[in-house]
Amino acid sequence: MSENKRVSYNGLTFKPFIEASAIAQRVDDIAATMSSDYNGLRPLVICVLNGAAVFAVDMFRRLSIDAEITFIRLKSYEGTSSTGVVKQVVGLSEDIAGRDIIVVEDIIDTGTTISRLIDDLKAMNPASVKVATLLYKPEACRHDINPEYVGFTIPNKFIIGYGLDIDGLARNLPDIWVVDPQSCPDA
Ligand SMILES: O=P(O)(O)OC[C@H]1O[C@H](OP(=O)(O)OP(=O)(O)O)[C@H](O)[C@@H]1O
Ligand code: HPA
Repeated sequence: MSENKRVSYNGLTFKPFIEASAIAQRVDDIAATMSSDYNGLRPLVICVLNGAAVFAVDMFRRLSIDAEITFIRLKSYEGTSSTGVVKQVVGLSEDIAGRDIIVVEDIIDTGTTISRLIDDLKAMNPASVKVATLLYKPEACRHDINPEYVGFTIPNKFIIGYGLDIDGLARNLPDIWVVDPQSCPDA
């Protein structure tokens, strides 16, 4: 991917950040580690829609152990910022008591979504809850969250692609792009 390439959405311009090949390598690494950690446990992977769909399914397909997957839908972002309120749009239908749970997120940013979800899941008495996130912004995170599986630790900049959106767009981009500060100094 040429460093000079740019894409634009909703008046913001984005520059290349993480190439699809580097993402694929990290997804492979995480799936291999997870397969070894959960061998024989038949974990339940919970994918947090919409953003995590691409990462969760890519990773799930690479697991070499028996595992199940299910989906819930949470929403807290509008445009490029968190509303601070996590809305549950679609809930969990499975009984997770006694199960080993792996929550899969595309990104932990302020940490509000994952921290609320972990609390809700723990109240349902699972055997264990761990978190896998493709992207983690420690500088932005306002909660005490220590994800067990992290694809990339990144600075506090708004990004899109590989499942991450700006107002519903750009999720289908194979690479990850970061907002170009020249187009939006605050993002
Ligand atoms: O750490 P936080 O600040 O809570 O941000 C992370 C959350 O934000 C995004 O979801 P969003 O609410 O944008 O919904 P989406 O997954 O449908 O894009 C992302 O998929 C995470 O769930
Ligand atoms: O940087 C981001 N990009 C897209 N969606 C997000 N949701 C939280 N942080 C982000």
